[in-house]
Amino acid sequence: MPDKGLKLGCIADDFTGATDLANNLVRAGMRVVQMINVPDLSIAESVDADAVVIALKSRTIPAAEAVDVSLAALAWLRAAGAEQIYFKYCSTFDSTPTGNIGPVTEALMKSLDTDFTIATPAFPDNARTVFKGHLFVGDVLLSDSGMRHHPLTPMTDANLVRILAAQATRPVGLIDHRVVSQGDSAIRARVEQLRSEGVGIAIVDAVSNDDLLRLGPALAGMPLVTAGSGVAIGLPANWGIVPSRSASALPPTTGHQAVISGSVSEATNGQVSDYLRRGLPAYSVDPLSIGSGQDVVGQALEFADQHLASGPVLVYSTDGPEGVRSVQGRLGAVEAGALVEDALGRIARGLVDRGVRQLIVAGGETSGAVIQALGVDQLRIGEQIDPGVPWCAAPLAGGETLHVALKSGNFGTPDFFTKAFAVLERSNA
Ligand SMILES: Nc1ncnc2c1ncn2[C@@H]1O[C@H](COP(=O)(O)OP(=O)(O)OP(=O)(O)O)[C@@H](O)[C@H]1O
Ligand SMILES: O=C(O)[C@@H](O)C(=O)CO
Repeated sequence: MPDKGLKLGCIADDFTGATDLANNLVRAGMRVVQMINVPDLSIAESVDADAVVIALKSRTIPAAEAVDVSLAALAWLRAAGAEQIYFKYCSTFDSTPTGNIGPVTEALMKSLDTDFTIATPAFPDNARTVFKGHLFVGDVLLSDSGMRHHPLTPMTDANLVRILAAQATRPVGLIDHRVVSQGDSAIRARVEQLRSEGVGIAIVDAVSNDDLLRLGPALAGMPLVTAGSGVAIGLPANWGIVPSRSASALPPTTGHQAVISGSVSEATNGQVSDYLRRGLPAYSVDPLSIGSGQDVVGQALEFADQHLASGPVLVYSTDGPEGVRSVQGRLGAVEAGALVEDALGRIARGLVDRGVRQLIVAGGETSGAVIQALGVDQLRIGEQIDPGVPWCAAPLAGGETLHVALKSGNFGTPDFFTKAFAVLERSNA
């Protein structure tokens, strides 16, 4: 029987990524608490969970700021007694040549006084696989995927060793599939070899969940693990924890349904199109109208007022690469992102004030903005809708519950927005 103390302390660089990681840990049987931003130190000792995931919004901020906030999260997790630290980034390794994955990893290593860690965004359940150090998204290299058009972190190279080496000061090596396929002791031996050669961070190949389950035991006792959410499936067993369905039960649902989409990813574009094809009510947020000072928030809420009583309402700024490029050319990429995030955050607040209690948010940065605008500080993880996206429960003032699903841009099937509400309804039954 595993003891009650905190085992895994996780730092996630965005909010959808945090729920993705928490989802995999819950499905592997861990009792997980997800915190939004670094909580007050005074509650660190009273936390009762196997894992805590601290959700940051540090993926695209300047590297020095990402390091500071990640170190603050680390300090909290150590005060809470975490035995192992997990730094979670995107399964598409979203970052720029100046960071933030490398600088944050090295700052955590220094603070934990460790000279070695691994790095792998592999998440086979969502078709992210790593082979010979190269990241594939579905059947294509990362650099040929929609990620090459990402508005903030365009990924134009698929060689993870090269990408990480550009961001880190320590040498970066590779634990390739031949080693991983031999299991625990071969992986440990390769770690020792790389270490003796002065390598500080090793990219790890993984093309299947079996690879990740073989990797898990080799990571027992490693002070710091850095990865997408996939590696999480192999860690709980290191503490004798086994899968259990009761870990994901949520309170019954109430209230109206809405979807807010600020994601501009390929998958989200498909999901918005699917929703529109069904003829369901949708309000399109135009970034240029926000930029010119129009009351877009008020107009979106007026539209919602007319439709909420009869079913879900979608509010979206989602657009294809050309539309996004054109907006960015007029407003600036960072400025456009900030304007849209602020508007969608205020719309979310207005929707909840109007009785929305089941809310889907699409996009990592967008989810960060919405969750912060709603003042949510903790999430409980419920049933999985699609790999990487669970329903969550957030306590609202007055004892009510908001059911919220934070969908990463590239996750989910085309019918995600309608399917998600059906999953929630089923879980009520
Ligand atoms: N029409 C638009 N034009 C320009 N920028 C937009 C538009 N719509 C949304 N944005 C901005 O683009 C960014 C999208 O990032 P977000 O992380 O929310 O989604 P994503 O990148 O598609 O998904 P993820 O990061 O989860 O993979 C946000 O800053 C958002 O405000
Ligand atoms: O790993 C992923 O792809 C997601 O959890 C994510 O981080 C999206 O922002």
